[in-house]
Amino acid sequence: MKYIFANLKRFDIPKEMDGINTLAPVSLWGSYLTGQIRETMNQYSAQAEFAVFYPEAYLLQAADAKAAEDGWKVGVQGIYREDTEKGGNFGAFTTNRTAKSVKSMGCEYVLIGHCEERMDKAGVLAHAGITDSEAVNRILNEEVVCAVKAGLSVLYCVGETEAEQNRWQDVIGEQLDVGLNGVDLSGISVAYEPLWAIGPGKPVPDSDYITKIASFIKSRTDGCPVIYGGGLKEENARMLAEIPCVDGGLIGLTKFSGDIGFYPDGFASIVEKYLGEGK
Ligand SMILES: O=C(CO)COP(=O)(O)O
Repeated sequence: MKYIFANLKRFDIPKEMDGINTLAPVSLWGSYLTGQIRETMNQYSAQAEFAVFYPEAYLLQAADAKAAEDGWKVGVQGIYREDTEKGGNFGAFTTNRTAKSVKSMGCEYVLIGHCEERMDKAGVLAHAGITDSEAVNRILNEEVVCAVKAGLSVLYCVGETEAEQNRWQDVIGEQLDVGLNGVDLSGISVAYEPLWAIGPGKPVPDSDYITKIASFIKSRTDGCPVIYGGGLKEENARMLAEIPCVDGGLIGLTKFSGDIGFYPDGFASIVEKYLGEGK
């Protein structure tokens, strides 16, 4: 069984607001996109587990557009490190979304520790003149604990920057050891996303490089599924799918040049190639 994930980032922001959304008005974007990709996910549901990570504003639309018989899962892009508790906090979480809040909206998966989330947390610390990757990983660990407690499956992201390539074991080792400390790993998958491979115009690591890191991740996590993300596209989907210790792919953009974006037909082509139907 493979895993295919899509991270829709903030691909909803309209072009006139400097984003890349040309697909649908914001008020309909979540329903429209879901309607356009659910066929593909249902078609391949015997070969792969699918989840789509939406911005919070679209979770209800996505859950609504998902039919009862659909096997794919609605995911959210991140959660807060605390939650409501009986006799404790009843929901005083202004600005933050908790694991239980998204679970109650029909969400089943959460992406934790995406490099864009890591950069945000590191940026807050930097305001205080602090560089502390371990603190970032400790906060992410609190989020993972909340997710597991609320019954969400977790896709936990790790990866090194270009500058960290020569000490990738330390960087990814800390991300795994601290971020997943004390967590029951049965509901956890790990996404390996080298930061230098994400987005348009970036090189994608070859199969040996990914094998080296994916094997390290598996050995450090008792064999959690490892998902590759960063520049996954139609042209390299077969190569990436054939790496034995990689269990799936995480898709961001589907078109990396010209009118870049996430397009339903591009998603279908990547899935088809990845799962071996369109060799
Ligand atoms: O960050 C990613 C998915 O979370 C990868 O993005 P791209 O596929 O656009 O490189």
